[in-house]
Amino acid sequence: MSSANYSRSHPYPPDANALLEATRRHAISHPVSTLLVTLAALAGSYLLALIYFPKTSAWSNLPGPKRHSWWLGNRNNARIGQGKNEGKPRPPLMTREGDDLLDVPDVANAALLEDFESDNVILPRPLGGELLVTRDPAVMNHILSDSHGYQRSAAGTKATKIIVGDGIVAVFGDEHKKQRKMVGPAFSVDHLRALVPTFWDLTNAMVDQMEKDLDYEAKFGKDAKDAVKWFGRATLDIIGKTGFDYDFEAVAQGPNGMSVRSAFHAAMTSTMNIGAFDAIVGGVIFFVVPSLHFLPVTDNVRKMLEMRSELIRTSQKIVQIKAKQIREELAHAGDETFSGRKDILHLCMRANMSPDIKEADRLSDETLAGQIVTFLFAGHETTATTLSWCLYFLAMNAGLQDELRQSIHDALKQTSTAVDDLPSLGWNEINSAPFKKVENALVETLRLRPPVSTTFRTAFRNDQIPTTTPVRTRDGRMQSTIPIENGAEIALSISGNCLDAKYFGPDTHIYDPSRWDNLPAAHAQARMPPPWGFYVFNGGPKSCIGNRFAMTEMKVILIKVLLTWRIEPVEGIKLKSVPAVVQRPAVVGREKEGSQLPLRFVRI
Ligand code: HEM
Repeated sequence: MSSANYSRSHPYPPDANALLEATRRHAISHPVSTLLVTLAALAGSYLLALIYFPKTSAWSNLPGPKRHSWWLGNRNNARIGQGKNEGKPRPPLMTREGDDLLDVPDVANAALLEDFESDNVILPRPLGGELLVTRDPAVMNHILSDSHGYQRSAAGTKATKIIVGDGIVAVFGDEHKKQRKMVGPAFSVDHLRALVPTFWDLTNAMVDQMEKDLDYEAKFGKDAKDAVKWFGRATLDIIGKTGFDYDFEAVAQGPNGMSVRSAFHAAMTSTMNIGAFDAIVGGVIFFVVPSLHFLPVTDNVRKMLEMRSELIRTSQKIVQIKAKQIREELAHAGDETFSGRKDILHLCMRANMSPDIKEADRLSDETLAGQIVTFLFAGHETTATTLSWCLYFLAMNAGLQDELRQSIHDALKQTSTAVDDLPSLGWNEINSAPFKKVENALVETLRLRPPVSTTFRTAFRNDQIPTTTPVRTRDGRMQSTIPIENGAEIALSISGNCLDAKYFGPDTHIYDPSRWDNLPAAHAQARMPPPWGFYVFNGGPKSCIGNRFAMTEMKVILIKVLLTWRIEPVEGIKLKSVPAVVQRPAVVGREKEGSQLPLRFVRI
């Protein structure tokens, strides 16, 4: 076609009416492609508007790093300074044990807060989002005390249900209040007191079995044992027995316990080694189209699915056994339906069946079964990893270990207890002043290795949150509240708070249990969650219901272990802390083997 012909049939500038007419004809003859093109054009325009004309944020004047891109936000890297240290490599934050604390999960946030010399910082997030990162006790208390106004995001709730079950930990607001009312009485001191003999029995069983375990010696030399493996087995047996009157027999390597432990171990190893492709496949299977379970999945995602099925299978088995027990007791025991059983599930069921409970407040069988998965997860992995880290710190600090062991001998004298009669130590003695050093060793471990190092919340209302001290804005003014818009995302940095020298004294990166006897005055003034005064168990109505259970159980195990063995490090290996639901120890270079913490247990 000649250029003259072309310009006759396609006049320039184009005739607007002719163009409209041509578009209309095309739309009628190709409705689907027209619809798709229109939607793409609208989405593109919306995206461009978001990128080039962003909504002014209520947080724009608060301190925080620059946005590098609308797509990616800011890469918060603990090793590169921001704020006052912008662009400079941060020097390693070496602990006395020779680890760089900057490798520990959530310490990037602690470093960010330090760099901006502020307890509240706004972090640009991908796709134009923003995150308030806080370690400020006033802000954290405000958020944690309001379980209606601040909840987990929809995606966070889904992830929680998948991993730790559809129990109390997954719900907020009125539903949470209802469930906490049922579960709460089982965690009263009176009931917990009755569980201590079981803690001792199962700890003694663990020590007997551990003594015979020589598996690790080939790999790590004489007396080497894996703390994670043995504490994981013992705490699973303890939560099984005290939680549901169920014998996992994980310490004795019975089939029930071993299948749960190996499902946990495989799934957590996968979580520790998760790659981008696993994340996409897992995201689709778990969050987008769960019914696609039959499709081929990656190895890591398959192990997560297997763990979930194993936990559901186990909780259903436990509920069936419990329901049978209760039916038999009702048939044979008249009014006394519980035959003196004191496990947590029994007490929840009893509270649930009480005539004082309104029908609308009663929990369904499904909700009760959901609590089992929650207790299995929350109640054993947290304590097992804390005990493992605690022994690691004590192995690396032989002087502190000797002092602690001596303090236990002194406490036994003060409570008139013989070394070979430890089980006579009950709740009152274990939680009394003579054993304060044991408690200090554990809370100091939790401060440096909190199993949950960040808690995320989303605002479900507009708010103004008062800060502990005024925040210096970008334009140099002082502001004493933080504005919150409905939908705002907030990260409560537990590690950031635990590493704050204002509240925990100097050298917060150093393991020093004695700091707990000598905290700065600001610690008490900040009113952090009682009784220990840190956020490791969170705070407010959704704080960890098992905190006193956990501390007493861990004290029992630590006392017994320290009186049985001297703990020494395995030379030539390096440990790191990896996030996989909770912070887990792993051996550098052996991450594919999963969480483990080899130590030498030398018989005293
Ligand atoms: C070192 C030990 C432990 C630590 C550090 C710990 C920490 C926590 C944290 C941070 C939460 C709040 C989670 C959130 O809302 O995002 C929580 C909740 C919870 N924990 Fe623990 N936990 C420990 C041991 C235990 C034990 C031994 C049990 C049970 C026997 C337990 C049962 C629970 C339950 C049921 C909740 C949900 C409470 C609610 O939502 O009302 N935890 N825990």
